[in-house]
Amino acid sequence: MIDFQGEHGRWSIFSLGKREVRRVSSNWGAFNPKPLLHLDVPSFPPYSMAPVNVKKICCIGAGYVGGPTCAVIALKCPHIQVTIVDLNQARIDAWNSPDYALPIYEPGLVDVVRVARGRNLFFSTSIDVAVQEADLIFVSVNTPTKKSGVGAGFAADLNYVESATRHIAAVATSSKIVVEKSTVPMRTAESMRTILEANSKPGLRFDILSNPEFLAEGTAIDDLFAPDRVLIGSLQTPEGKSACQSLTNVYANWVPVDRILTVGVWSSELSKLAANAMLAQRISSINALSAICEATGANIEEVAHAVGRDTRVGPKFLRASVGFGGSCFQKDILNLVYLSESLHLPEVAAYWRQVVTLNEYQKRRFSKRVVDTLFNTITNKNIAVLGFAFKADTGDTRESPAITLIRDFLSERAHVTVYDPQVEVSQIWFDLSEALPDVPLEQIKKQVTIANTALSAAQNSEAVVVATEWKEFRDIDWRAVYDTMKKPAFVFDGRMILDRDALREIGFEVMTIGRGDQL
Ligand SMILES: NC(=O)c1ccc[n+]([C@@H]2O[C@H](COP(=O)([O-])OP(=O)(O)OC[C@H]3O[C@@H](n4cnc5c(N)ncnc54)[C@H](O)[C@@H]3O)[C@@H](O)[C@H]2O)c1
Ligand SMILES: O=c1ccn([C@@H]2O[C@H](COP(=O)(O)OP(=O)(O)O[C@H]3O[C@H](CO)[C@@H](O)[C@H](O)[C@H]3O)[C@@H](O)[C@H]2O)c(=O)[nH]1
Repeated sequence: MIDFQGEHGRWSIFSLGKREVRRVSSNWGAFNPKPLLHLDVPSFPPYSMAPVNVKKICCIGAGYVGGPTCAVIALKCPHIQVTIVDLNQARIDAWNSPDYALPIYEPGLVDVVRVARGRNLFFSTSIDVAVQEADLIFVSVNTPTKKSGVGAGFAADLNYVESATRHIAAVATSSKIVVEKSTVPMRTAESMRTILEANSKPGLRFDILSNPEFLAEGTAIDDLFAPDRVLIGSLQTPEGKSACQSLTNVYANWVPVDRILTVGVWSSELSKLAANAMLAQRISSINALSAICEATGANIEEVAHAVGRDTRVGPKFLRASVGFGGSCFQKDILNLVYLSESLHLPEVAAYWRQVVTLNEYQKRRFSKRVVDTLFNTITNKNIAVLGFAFKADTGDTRESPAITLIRDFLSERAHVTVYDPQVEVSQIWFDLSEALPDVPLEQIKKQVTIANTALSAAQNSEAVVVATEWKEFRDIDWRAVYDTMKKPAFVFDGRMILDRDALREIGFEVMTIGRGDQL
């Protein structure tokens, strides 16, 4: 072992089969000791530097990412056998259903599965076999925010990643490239490698790559067909670079090589958190401005358009809304906050935390506007909520702003009728029970009705609230809606999708996010 004092602390070089540099004490405090870089020395067991010609892929996790991502790999790479495995039998059964009643709704996904399933795409709960046969394994399991213990409310729960990694170690009979597809905290690749090396059969080697996924739900298939970029992070060793080349070769079947970015593994892990944090930050920025617009008479759409025309800013992701939802933004920002705090960077942590705080404020501000407008009380009033998914073109409800709004309306003792074209009824009851843990489901069911159409949801209501930007809400027969409602009939457009002037002509009182009431 060699010791030396560097700019950020004392460093030691160990020999651990591979040569690694570890910081054993540092000016950064808690974030040690972790291997920081690997030096170019031969490792055990001996390894061919030629990239592996990937013939069989296993994907652990058949969810919103594993399913579409690996289905598209199978479609685009007919010479590769792809098996997507999951512990959840019902989910796998749905992927295999003869009538293609897939477990997730995603435009274009059925067409991909129709072509590839049974050809070179398989869904299975036989995890051991799929792992054993694969040259390359994607770990695409969930990484939710921890609910209890150290870091509760901020840190990612790595239990599922660790279980999947231990499973690979326990059953693998040949060397593997293991790819972190899940969004994970920095340095998870190192933990995975340690677990794999400590628990696998002798003589096997595991190269860990980071390959975060950037697809957005609702446009997943388009995003996968033509990604802005594919990011692959690897150790900068010959073995790491060779593994990186193997995965690059898979994507190169349909992604132009100049869109495949290869970087260090830690940069890759951080880039995923950074991308989501910066996207969410834009939404919180525009939502903060929407509050100013509502108070002053400026129009947030005009402001966003004017600002977005500056090519340095760009027009995308500047749509004011009732708040962002989805399983990723909040979780990944909180993860970044936790990382910053662990690194003793409180100002950095506070900066990113504010993006989430503003989002909470935006949802609260919207439900308060509903109550204030309906003459300061909604007790016993009927509110129709159109949309329950966190965005259009998905049935996913994770962190959906609609849940927060409905919870607020119920706490004001309103009656709520919900309609969403894709979300399962059972999911709505599940989410509301979770949002109101102290209220028995029977009680919730007395206050909430689930409707089959937007028109029937609106019937006899005082107000219609648009919570999700489903296109069909634009095309409703709003005159028919008006006729069924109590008067004055209010519409609260939380997604800026409705034609205010046309609705006002019908007789509605219309409130739009980012617009003053009278303007
Ligand atoms: N949803 C998105 O749009 C999106 C986009 C990019 C990245 N991500 C990231 O991808 C990861 C997966 O997200 P998701 O939305 O697909 O989650 P998901 O909950 O839809 O799917 C995860 C699946 O993994 C399975 N699983 C968990 N542990 C397992 C194990 N040990 N063995 C086999 N199966 C196991 C679960 O049963 C579940 O079906 C997360 O880290 C997420 O942050 C998600
Ligand atoms: O201008 C905008 C854009 C989006 N949203 C809302 O933001 C949330 C997230 O939308 P979006 O990013 O389109 O969907 P996700 O599926 O959550 O995708 C994000 O999270 C994924 C998971 O990490 C990443 O892979 C994607 O790149 C990233 O866009 C939704 O509630 C949207 O309604 C707005 O309010 N205004």
